[in-house]
Amino acid sequence: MGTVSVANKDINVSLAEKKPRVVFVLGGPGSGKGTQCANIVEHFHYTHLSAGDLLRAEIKSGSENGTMIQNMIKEGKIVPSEVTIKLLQKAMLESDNDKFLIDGFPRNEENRAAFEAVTKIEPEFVLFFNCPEEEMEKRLLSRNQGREDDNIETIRKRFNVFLESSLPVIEHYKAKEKVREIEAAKPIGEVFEAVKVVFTPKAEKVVA
Ligand SMILES: Nc1ncnc2c1ncn2[C@@H]1O[C@H](COP(=O)(O)OP(=O)(O)O)[C@@H](O)[C@H]1O
Ligand SMILES: Nc1ccn([C@@H]2O[C@H](COP(=O)(O)OP(=O)(O)O)[C@@H](O)[C@H]2O)c(=O)n1
Ligand SMILES: [Mg+2]
Repeated sequence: MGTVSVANKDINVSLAEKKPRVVFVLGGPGSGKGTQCANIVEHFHYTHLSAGDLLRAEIKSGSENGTMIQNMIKEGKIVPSEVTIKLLQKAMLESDNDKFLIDGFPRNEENRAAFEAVTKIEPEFVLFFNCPEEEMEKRLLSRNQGREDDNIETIRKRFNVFLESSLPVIEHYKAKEKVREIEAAKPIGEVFEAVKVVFTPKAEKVVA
């Protein structure tokens, strides 16, 4: 159960039985997805799955896909869905939790359509951190996590990929009224106040 060796079909059967509740967390590079996910985990007991973190762990593990993933990340390109979806499925199956924040996925239409087709999971909603490029650039250049893609050349490529490939995914979910948009160019605490409103059940919001 939940091991890497089980066939794909079995992974999907087990995942369907688990009926995970999923929130997609989207926004440009440096918009604060990871930072706010950490706050959400603490307050609302979700499990945080960052697609980028899972891909970076895959490189470190010495997997056969490692070199390909590393090259794609350095160029700011989006890794083929098959690879990322397998990592997300495995992480959801191995977790005891049934509530997940999927951060940085789906990043293009291929990601979105493949995840839907393979897992049959529809997100409860999509949390979208809207932030001006100028602010995101400033944050990424001072992130200091030693990431190979936090240099100005790759950052520009990531911004282009975001505009061309990721914004259409957000538009897709807007048309389904699933997007909860947050103004992200504010201090971390203020952004989290807006996030809390989204995650607090409606009945609790009317407490005087
Ligand atoms: N609201 C904010 N104001 C200022 N800096 C922020 C804010 N949110 C995050 N940061 C910082 O900006 C950088 C990018 O944040 P991160 O959460 O990693 O973004 P993302 O996952 O969307 O790329 C980090 O160094 C983080 O500490
Ligand atoms: N769904 C995804 C998510 C990330 N990635 C790759 O991983 C890189 C870093 O993603 P990330 O989510 O950690 O980056 P941030 O938005 O947090 O800065 C992306 O630029 C892509 O190269 C991907 O290929 N597919
Ligand atoms: Mg991140």
